[in-house]
Amino acid sequence: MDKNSKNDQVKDDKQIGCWAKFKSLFEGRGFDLEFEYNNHRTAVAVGDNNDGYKKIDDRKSVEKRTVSESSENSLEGELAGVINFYEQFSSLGDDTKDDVDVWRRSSGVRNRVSIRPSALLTNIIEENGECEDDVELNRSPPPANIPTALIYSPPEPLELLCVFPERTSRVCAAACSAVERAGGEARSLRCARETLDALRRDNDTRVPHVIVVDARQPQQLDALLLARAIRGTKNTQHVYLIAIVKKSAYLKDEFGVLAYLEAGFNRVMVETVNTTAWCAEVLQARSSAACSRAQIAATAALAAAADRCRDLVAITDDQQRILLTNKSWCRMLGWRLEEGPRPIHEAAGGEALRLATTGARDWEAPVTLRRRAAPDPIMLPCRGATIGLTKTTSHIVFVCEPSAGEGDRGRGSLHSIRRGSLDVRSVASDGLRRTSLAKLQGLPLEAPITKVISLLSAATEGAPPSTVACIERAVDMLRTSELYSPQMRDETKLRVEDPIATDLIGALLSREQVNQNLVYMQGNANVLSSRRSSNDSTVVRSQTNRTNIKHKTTGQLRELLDTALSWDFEIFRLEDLTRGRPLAHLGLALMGGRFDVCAALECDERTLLHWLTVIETNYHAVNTYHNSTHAADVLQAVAYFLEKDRLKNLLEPVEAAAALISAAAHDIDHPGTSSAFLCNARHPLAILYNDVSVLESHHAALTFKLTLNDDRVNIFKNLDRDTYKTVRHHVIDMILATEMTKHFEHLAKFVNVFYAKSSGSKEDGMHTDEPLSLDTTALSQPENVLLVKRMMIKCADVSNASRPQKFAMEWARRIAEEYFLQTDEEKAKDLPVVMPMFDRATCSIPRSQIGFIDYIIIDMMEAWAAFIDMPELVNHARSNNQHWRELDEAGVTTLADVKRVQRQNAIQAPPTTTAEPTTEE
Ligand SMILES: Nc1ncnc2c1ncn2[C@@H]1O[C@@H]2COP(=O)(O)O[C@H]2[C@H]1O
Repeated sequence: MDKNSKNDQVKDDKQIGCWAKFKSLFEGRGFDLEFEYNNHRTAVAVGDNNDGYKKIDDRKSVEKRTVSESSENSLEGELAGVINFYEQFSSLGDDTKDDVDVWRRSSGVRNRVSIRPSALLTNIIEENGECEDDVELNRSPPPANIPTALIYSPPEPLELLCVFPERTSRVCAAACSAVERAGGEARSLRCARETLDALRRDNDTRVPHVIVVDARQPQQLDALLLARAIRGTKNTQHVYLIAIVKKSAYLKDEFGVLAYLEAGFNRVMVETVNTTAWCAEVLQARSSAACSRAQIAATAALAAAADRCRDLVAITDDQQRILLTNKSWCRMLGWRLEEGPRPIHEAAGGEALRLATTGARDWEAPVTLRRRAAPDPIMLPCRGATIGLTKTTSHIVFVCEPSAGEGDRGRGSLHSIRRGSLDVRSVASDGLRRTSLAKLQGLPLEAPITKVISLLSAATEGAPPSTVACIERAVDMLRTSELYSPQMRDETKLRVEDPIATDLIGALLSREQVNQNLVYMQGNANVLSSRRSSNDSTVVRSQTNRTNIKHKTTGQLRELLDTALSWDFEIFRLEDLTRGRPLAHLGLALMGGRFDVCAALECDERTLLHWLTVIETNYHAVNTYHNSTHAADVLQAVAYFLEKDRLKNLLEPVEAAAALISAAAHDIDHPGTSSAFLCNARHPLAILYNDVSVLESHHAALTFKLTLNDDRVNIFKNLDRDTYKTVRHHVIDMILATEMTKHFEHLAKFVNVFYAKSSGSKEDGMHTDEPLSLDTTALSQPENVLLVKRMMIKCADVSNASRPQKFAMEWARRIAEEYFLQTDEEKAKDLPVVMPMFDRATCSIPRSQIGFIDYIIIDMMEAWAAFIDMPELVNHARSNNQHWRELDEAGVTTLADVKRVQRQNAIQAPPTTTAEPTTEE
């Protein structure tokens, strides 16, 4: 073959392929086509009428062109007409850049579809992989409308139903005999009622391929009404409906067919008694019916697949109105399946929508979805595609992936929302990226929360809507990563009613405090507290100042220490008697004596004494509250709790030792200001710990640093590696648990584990007037014992509010003084004020205590008191609360007021004698 003829052959092949493609675009769709080729002022429409295919064009300026003489009065003929037209038009050359406008007209609605002849060829070449550089190729071909493998229509005998009021109609007889000749079966009925009854009865078994309705005698049979009724019957979408009209009526009105088409007929046919014509007609009709039946069945299969997948699926039309949503979508967003078309913007937003509406073919980007039952939208990863038979979009598909844990596939948190959009095709070309994503998905990672969410989601299947709504709310809550972060109840109410309580609770619980404050802070570096220094130099100080105490007690001190395990232990008397060294004395009495920590740690008493001394020395005596008396108080509370049966039987000696060590050291080197203050002041500790758990991290780290630094104080030196690791783990965990920003996290975990089965609890599981029913079976699991230990040190840390009144009052005075000093310092150094209400001139101490007890103490003490059987914890808290209320009403406000009340109360207090600790080297 020479070069030219080879080129011609290629061109012919391309054109044949082009026509095939063109044909396939419209094949079997059953609508009228109209073409307009603007450049050449050629306009041609193809429509079926009684005379076969012809051009319908009344525009004077347009060159007329006959489409097809050979076309038959059928869909095939229509396509033949189309192809014929295209043949003529393609002679213009396939490199023309002019678009051909194809007007798709269906049921009277005209939709414009632009086709460029060269693009048709290009598409075919693109599919064959021959052309890679064309700009057109950047837009992937639209995904196939329905995969051909799904469109399976088994050959089946033709079924015809004739509806003719006239029993002896010759037209009906001709149709029936044509069907029999074609090997099919025909039935005839006389009226609309019989027809509809038959269709309803035969619904799933014998729905005919073709129904022919006699429309010639409207007085006897209203064909239009019947067509509408048939289309309203289940499973009749694919039935090919033919209306038989009189030739005279047909020729009278060229647009008369429209009424029939709109009523649901597929075809209007002039009456004929010619059996051959009927035979051709019914065969074509059967082919069309079988084809649309297969397509509808395939669509139903795809919709069923969408309904059963866990992803949220929505399909819109080209106007972005949602046409179809699957069950997951409805369930999660609170939609009803039967809801009519709604704009997608009502439900979705974000990058995915932007891409969808700017013509992307295939994308992967986050979508925000609005839920009807919840105010906050959710953000999910979304994969989408636009579907269209040509470059024009017909549908947009959104597939949104529920967050981690929703599906069975164990996607886990790794499959989180990707920020920004991701071009799927660029990923496909990026083998590495793809592989690593696949690897991540394959990892056997599944958190318990993932399983919980899966179980809950499964429980919504078939559940009543109210239950589904509850479960979905619960799942939404579980999905948040800050599962236990504090949410202040009635916060607005509190804010309005009591700004002091709001200030205090906010400062204690909020992790945002620092960030908020940082906003206000401008260039205030080097504003460290001169009042109380706090940095690593304390290590040096502790070593140089180390003083070993010879435990020489007076009779009074000995007597006092004998009461060390009572809840009204006179801690301030101990402070006086030991001249500010209560921790070493009490520590030695409790840790060295009653709890025999030395035996548990295999160390001698001297090492323990040295350790206590070093620890105590590293508390700041200058602090009014966070000094070694507070440490001794917390140690005493922990010792008291450890004596309770529940804990005595639960903890190993080494665990009890770890608890006492944690209590003694839990606030070591506390600077007397809060972590928020340190962050705002850019303190080296805040820098070191990245503003996260600054003080608690420092307390734990310094405890080990001081302990391990010197063999003479190293109470762990004889422990084997594993025991040391265990003790270290427990001590660190307990000290970190005293961080108040995690207060509700620890409390909620404890309550959920040990009171999970209590009835009548409110939504948050804690604040309830119903008595809590304790369930301690969970204690068999070590991780739950950890919760107990955390709760123990937490309760001990703030136990001052649950002590008898005189102690509670003194502690309240001390902490208020410390808060005021912090505020003074913040103001002096132009730092953000963490608790502005804690101003010594204006703050009401009683009201701060009422807030503290109401919002921090009561819930926690109730949970803990029931657990260790110590009702006095709650009783004291309530009675202190009441006392503060009375003082508030009596006008007690400032520190001076509180001191005055204390003096009045202390008139009968017995005098104290001082202990004489001696030093030895
Ligand atoms: N009686 C009280 N009134 C107000 N705040 C308190 C009281 N007792 C303890 N706190 C606060 O609770 C916190 C518990 O952890 P800290 O010891 O670090 O610091 C403590 C104080 O900030």
